Amino acid sequence: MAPTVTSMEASNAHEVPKVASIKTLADSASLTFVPSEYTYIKNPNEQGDANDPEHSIPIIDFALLTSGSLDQRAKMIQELRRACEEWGFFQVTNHGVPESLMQSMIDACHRFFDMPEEEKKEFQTRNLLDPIKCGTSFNADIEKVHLWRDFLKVIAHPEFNSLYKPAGYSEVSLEFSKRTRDVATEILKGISESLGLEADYIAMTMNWDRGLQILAANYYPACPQPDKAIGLPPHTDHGLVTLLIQNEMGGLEVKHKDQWVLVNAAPGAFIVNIGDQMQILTNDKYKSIWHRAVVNNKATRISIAVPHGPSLDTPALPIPELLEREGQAPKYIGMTYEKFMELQASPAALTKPCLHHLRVKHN
Ligand SMILES: O=C(O)CCC(=O)C(=O)O
Ligand SMILES: [Fe+2]
Repeated sequence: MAPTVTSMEASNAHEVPKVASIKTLADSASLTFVPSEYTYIKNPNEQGDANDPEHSIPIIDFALLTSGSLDQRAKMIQELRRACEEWGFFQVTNHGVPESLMQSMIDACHRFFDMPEEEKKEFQTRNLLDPIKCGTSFNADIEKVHLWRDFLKVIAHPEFNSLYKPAGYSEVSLEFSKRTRDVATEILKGISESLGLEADYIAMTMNWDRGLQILAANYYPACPQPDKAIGLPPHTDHGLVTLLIQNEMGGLEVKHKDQWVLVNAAPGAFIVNIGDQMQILTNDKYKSIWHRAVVNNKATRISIAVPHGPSLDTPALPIPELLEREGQAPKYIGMTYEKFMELQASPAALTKPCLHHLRVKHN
């Protein structure tokens, strides 16, 4: 499919958020402290040790999963099950996506964030599912504390969208989104099998062929007081699986056994996590794990999270075969993925995690 390169110059119907980008704020030479609107104090009593092997996310060897012997695949499926049950996070190595492509994607996003604010304005919008959307923080209109990040979100599937600037973004994002989606498709098959289902079960029930894929780039500039700000506060991802890459600066932390553990991924690996739709499908067997992004005072960190979900009109429901096998009642009611995403972006999500709104209430 030929890329649709969109300019939103023509539509000025959307209002532009009032909060300045974090890049503008961080670039102001005089900034030596975190302004009060950005002050976020983390709980200091929950730090895990990323160098402790107990606290290192599992590794899934993609080559063994997809082209190894039957024995090797069976072993990797077991590893995948353990990773999904115990961590909800894992890293995928040997996936065949060239490291140079990942680096080019990060560079292209960096060039986007480096463009003058005037040039980025045309991509600012408040509408959740606009195909291209850039901005700052999370929901600057309703949140109490602003985040130390800017973002660029581009929907790459079921329709590929792209930007006509910066130069090269469109081509590299087309290749990156395709290759990443291929890896996600294989991971989904592996997860299906790890649940004792046919490999294509989840893809079929979730209408994966029309499924949503978003290229969500995060820009976290160096922060003068990293302990007083947050890049992204604790949250879970809305989709089925998210694949993430980052530049050389770490900062992703996952909640594991009540501790925040810094993710140390192998260079070139994808960091993968389970999202809310998967937690619903598996009736809580595979949980979408809380994670956050912390900031540093040394250099800009860029991450590209690529959530993959069902098609927007598909409601996820606990899988009947699993319920029967485990003798369980469904814990969730159905809601289309689109409605779920709207809920996640609404004030309701500030008071209660999104999944709680879908929990079946037992009297
Ligand atoms: O920057 C990171 O490492 C985390 C990004 C993330 O969790 C997200 O975009 O949902
Ligand atoms: Fe996330």
